[in-house]
Amino acid sequence: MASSLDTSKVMKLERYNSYIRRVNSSKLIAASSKLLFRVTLLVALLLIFFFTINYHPLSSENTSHHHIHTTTHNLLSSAFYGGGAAWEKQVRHSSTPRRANGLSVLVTGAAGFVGSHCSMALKKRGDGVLGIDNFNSYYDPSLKRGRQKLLAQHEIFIVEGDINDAELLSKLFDIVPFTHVLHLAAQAGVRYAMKNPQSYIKSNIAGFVNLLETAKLANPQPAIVWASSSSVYGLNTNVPFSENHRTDQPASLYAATKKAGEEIAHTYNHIYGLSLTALRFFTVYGPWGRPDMAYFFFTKDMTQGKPINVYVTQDNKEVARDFTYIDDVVKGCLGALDTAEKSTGSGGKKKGPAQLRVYNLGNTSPVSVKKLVTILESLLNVKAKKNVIKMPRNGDVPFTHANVSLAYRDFGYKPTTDLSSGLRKFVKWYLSYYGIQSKVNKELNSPNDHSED
Ligand SMILES: O=C(O)[C@H]1O[C@H](OP(=O)(O)OP(=O)(O)OC[C@H]2O[C@@H](n3ccc(=O)[nH]c3=O)[C@H](O)[C@@H]2O)[C@H](O)[C@@H](O)[C@H]1O
Repeated sequence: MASSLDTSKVMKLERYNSYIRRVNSSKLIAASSKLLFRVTLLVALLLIFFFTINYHPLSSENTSHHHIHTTTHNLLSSAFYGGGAAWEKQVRHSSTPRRANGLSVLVTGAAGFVGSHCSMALKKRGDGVLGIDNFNSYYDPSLKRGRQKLLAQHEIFIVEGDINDAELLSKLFDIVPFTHVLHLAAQAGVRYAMKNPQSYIKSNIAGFVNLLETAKLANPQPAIVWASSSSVYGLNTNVPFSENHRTDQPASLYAATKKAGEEIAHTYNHIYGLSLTALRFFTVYGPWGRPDMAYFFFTKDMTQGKPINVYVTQDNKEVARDFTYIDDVVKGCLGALDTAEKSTGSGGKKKGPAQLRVYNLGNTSPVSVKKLVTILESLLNVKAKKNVIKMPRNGDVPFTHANVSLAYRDFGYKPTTDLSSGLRKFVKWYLSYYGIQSKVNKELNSPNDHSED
């Protein structure tokens, strides 16, 4: 009896245990399917989010959108980037020449100062122009957006992207057989190099190499004209600066990266047969200029009644620059493009020697910073609050002065704008662009001034 009672107890206990196990396992299944559902939902939402923000805008004017775009683009592979039939159509349309034997030019840094002016000039004469720009915030990106808007009115499309993005660059070369590249994208500014040295390495060295790597593989290989700088002359005291003078004493990291660019250009020319022309720009100024440059922020500070620092050398001598007006520099860039010979390589292999050139694009008549301020005082009709201080040891050189006979000989480069006339055009643009009503000198609107800027 006792044993049959035990047996029934054991059976009951087993049934109960099995019931508990069933309940537990169905609870477990329910819990895990909930978890699985939530994870799937989260992944789907993340994918939708990344896809949406990485979809290339066709005509983006929206800066905040762009900010997210560039940030996430760095995190993700370029597979998401650009693309789409409408986007490709714009790329093709913008880069197709409208005249016989017109050039098809990829302009890097097209939303920049020199880039936007050159893009317009090329387009106006019937060449195809495609821009690329990362719209970084080194200076007010809304000015870059303003230039982009102007270019869009002339049917020039700017691809938003970085020259370090190899996949994007090769995609552009797959779509368009560019005849030329005008490479102006760079980290500019002499003094900022002490604050953010890495940005110079990233843009001026890594970015340039990335562009050359793409160009060497392209078929046809384009001819490349690119922006070097007067700063490569560094501490050279031999004046005026000629292309054969020494350039091995850079005074700033900016100068060193531009000099490195010239050496890198030599290598790619030598190994791959790329046609390469470096243009050493001398303190370029004018309408739509760069707000980080002295003439620009002096104008801003003077109109706001703020003091400005005017540098002198350590031995109290005046600091001077060969200030060069933008229209003259644009003519130089177009002259260099027009006389650039074809690259000789294909598919990454050199087929013969190719052109390698370096030119100064300056104004040939240096003006002191003190004089620059006097001209601005007269144009703005205000007295500057000047702090005359010794030039900080931050990469500046005491003077620059270009000899441009080589550029004149090879493509007729002849600067025609003196600093007063050029600054008049700049100030006129500045006051109108920023909507400043001022007690400005009537002379600004002199009848001789037919500037379109
Ligand atoms: O030719 C170049 O290769 C370079 O030109 C430009 O550099 P720079 O010639 O140094 O121009 P910019 O800064 O306008 O200073 C002008 C003058 O004002 C003096 N200066 C400057 C600041 C200040 O507060 N006070 C002052 O006196 C200063 O000492 C200098 O004498 C480009 O920025 C650079 O990207 C590069 O392209």
